Amino acid sequence: MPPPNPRVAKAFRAMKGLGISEEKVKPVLKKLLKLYDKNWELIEEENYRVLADLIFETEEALREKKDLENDGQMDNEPERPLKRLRLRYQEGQASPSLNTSSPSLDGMTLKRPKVEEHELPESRLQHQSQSMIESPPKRIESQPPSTHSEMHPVSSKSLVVQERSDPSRIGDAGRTQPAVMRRINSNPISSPMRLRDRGKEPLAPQIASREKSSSSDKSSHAVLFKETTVEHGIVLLPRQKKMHNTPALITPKEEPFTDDVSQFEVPLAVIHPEVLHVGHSSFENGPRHKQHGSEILPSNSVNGEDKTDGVSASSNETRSNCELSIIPDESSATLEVGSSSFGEVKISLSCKAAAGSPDFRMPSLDALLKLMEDKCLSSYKVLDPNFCVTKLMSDMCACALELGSAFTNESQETVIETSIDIMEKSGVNGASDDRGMPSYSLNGSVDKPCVAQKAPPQLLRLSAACNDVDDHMQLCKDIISDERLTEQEKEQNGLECTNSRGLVVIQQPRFIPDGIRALHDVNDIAKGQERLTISLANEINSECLPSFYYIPQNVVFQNANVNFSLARIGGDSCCATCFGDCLLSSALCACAHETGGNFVYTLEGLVKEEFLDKCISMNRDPQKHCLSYCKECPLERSKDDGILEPCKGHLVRKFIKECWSKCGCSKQCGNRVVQRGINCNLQVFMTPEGKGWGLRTLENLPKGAFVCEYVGEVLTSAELYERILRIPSSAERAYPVLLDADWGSGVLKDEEALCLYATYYGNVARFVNHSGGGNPDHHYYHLALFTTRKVEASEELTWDYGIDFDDNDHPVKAFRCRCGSKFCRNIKRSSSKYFIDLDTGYDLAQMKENGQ
Ligand SMILES: C[S@@+](CC[C@H](N)C(=O)[O-])C[C@H]1O[C@@H](n2cnc3c(N)ncnc32)[C@H](O)[C@@H]1O
Repeated sequence: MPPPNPRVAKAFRAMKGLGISEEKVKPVLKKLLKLYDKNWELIEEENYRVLADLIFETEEALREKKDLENDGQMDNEPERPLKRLRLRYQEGQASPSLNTSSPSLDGMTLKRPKVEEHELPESRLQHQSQSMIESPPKRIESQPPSTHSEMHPVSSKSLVVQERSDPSRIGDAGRTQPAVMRRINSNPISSPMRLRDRGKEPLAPQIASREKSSSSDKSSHAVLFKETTVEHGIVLLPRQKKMHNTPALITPKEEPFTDDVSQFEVPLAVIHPEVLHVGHSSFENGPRHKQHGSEILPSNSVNGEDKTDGVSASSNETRSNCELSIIPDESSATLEVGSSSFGEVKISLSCKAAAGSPDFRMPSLDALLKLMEDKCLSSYKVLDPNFCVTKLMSDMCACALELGSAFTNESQETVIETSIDIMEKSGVNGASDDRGMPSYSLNGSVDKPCVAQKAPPQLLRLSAACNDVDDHMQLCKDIISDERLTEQEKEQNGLECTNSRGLVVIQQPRFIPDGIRALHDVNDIAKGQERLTISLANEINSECLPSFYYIPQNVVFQNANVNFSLARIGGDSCCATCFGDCLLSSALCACAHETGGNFVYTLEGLVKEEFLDKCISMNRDPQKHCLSYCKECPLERSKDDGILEPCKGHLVRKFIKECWSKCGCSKQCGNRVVQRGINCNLQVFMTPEGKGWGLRTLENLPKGAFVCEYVGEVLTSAELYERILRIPSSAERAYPVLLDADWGSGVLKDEEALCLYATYYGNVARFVNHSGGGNPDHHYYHLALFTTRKVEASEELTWDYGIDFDDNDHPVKAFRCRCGSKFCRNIKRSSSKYFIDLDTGYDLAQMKENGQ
């Protein structure tokens, strides 16, 4: 027997959810297929609404016919040319989309005009189309979608979820589900205010003079920049590339991570711990629901009332059926959630605002989704760049299912489905994470129980910052084809929603913004995301690790313009002909040209001494080396105080270009070090000197050994300023590092002036304490820390933040340096205003020498 057509099976399943047997579905489906020339899309639209309608109508027609026969009064209704309906749809004049007054799939409100047996009840369908025109969903403004960089004030409508009380509406399959009363506060986070809006004195990241920032410390550790154009393991390129013929080389880093690293679990969305605190998030006060390591974002309460508890909330409403409605304040729309005894959940949205508008035409589903996504992405700072409406609906289904399951305590396997055909298969009790929504915070590890809880997090939307869809598609393709992904992961990547802009949603953890809950496993604070475990030790006091999300690779925050395009990188920028291990090859590949015709790494994977010494020297005495000056420094511009001070200069960095995915060489190629990730045993420990947590090595490290990449959120400097103003406490342990390698090149746009911020999202590098002391087109690259001398096991690893301890202009946070170095620049000061030097803080990683 041939396997059943999956579309047929799906249709059967959908109808089964309504209590309609296959037997009844079959003939009607056949008719519809014939009518629609096997155009399944028309049938599948709105979760098979046409099919359901027809079945009901056919049934009713049969019943009526029977009645009439019994009465001997057969009507002579004219035949209805149903093909007209299809043609109308095809012409795009109207489509049988959902609307308030039109029936739901549950069939409860289906109208059943008379039809002759064997007739397709076109009148019904016509009515349906007509009713959509007469009583259409709220018309969506036809304004062009805003760009992601725009910040819009956000709507403050509260959506109230109410249940309807007519159990009969659920149709044959109707069954009482837990009644739930919820309110969804749709207040998103307000757009961050620009400094000029605040009327406050702007704060500027401190810029240490080069003399000041140079360390006189004779420590033998240094940092090198790993300039790459990689994001999430993918090579990123700036808009114009001049990679191959400049001394400051961008290193397009290949999917830069080790075979063991689950790189695609990097979050794309970031929860920020403050916004909820100030009450801007749409998730404010929202309880979270967690199941099997997966967390579901539930709808929220309003006015402090938590009505997400299915049982208690429902009792307030004493509703007995399984439909919920979300009614915005202005009563312009309703959202209905219906479920069946089979666990199917259907969500339908009806808008009334356009009712009566003579011009209204139902938009296509694609257009609708796209506009919605654009609106959300441009209005709310709470969404990830791959946000898509279908997923949102799927999440809603998951919530409904979860609440329902909690109520019924049934652990049946359940299918939930939205009216736009999102299928979500639940695990035990409903929602599960088996579709690639792992819990970021737990990850199966034993969490440290005493993690300090900070203010509740703010949800920030990150932007993929790609220039066009093609780029992103290319990126996604690359991700999916990555051979390090398991089949399941690939499937997940592929299965994750593609939003209407064609952007593939990459597997990502789901964050719950009701408090930082990044609990840390004392045995591995990286929770398996690095090749080696990174343990935690506190032999000094009972302080807990600050809450943050461990991420092994950078994430990009909304406006940061991290352009990437694999497609744009031509053969001249990568060595497609190289093979095996480039270090062993007699012919130098293009990547080596980037570093002056030599590879930077030794066969042992260490940075060559010569290169290292140059870096150390540059960092110690930048004035002697090359500084570049912006015509208009983004840092000054960020101050937004109307006074544009001259640029204080930026160090022209030395870069390493590693081989990457466009290279023909092996992943084991010796010119791939940083991309393999942490390779030495590190430990986060409580420092005895009162510096808080620090990072130490648990093994001896030779000079030039790669320690770790500095990972955090990629922010624009403007965003960084805003955060500092918005969240003063964030400066307490601020971790901003400026990616200013090319800032000296003319006038950089705001979105191109980037920095790394590891306070909320970061890796081990965020614990590296301070001690002692390109290419103009590239404004995004990776930052890597290497040892500048031999380091003994148990030694703390430090770097020079480049703090200008003399600069008291920064009311950000003061700390008294306890590095203990006799060369400490802060040695005579009991307290200096402190801010990690954005200008130089990242170019010098001086690992502290013992005893200094
Ligand atoms: C990048 S974080 C380093 C990790 C930090 N120690 C922690 O516990 O999270 C920077 C913060 O560490 C502390 N810190 C770093 N280096 C220090 C030093 N040499 N002396 C005193 N405090 C230091 C300061 O509070 C600073 O704001």
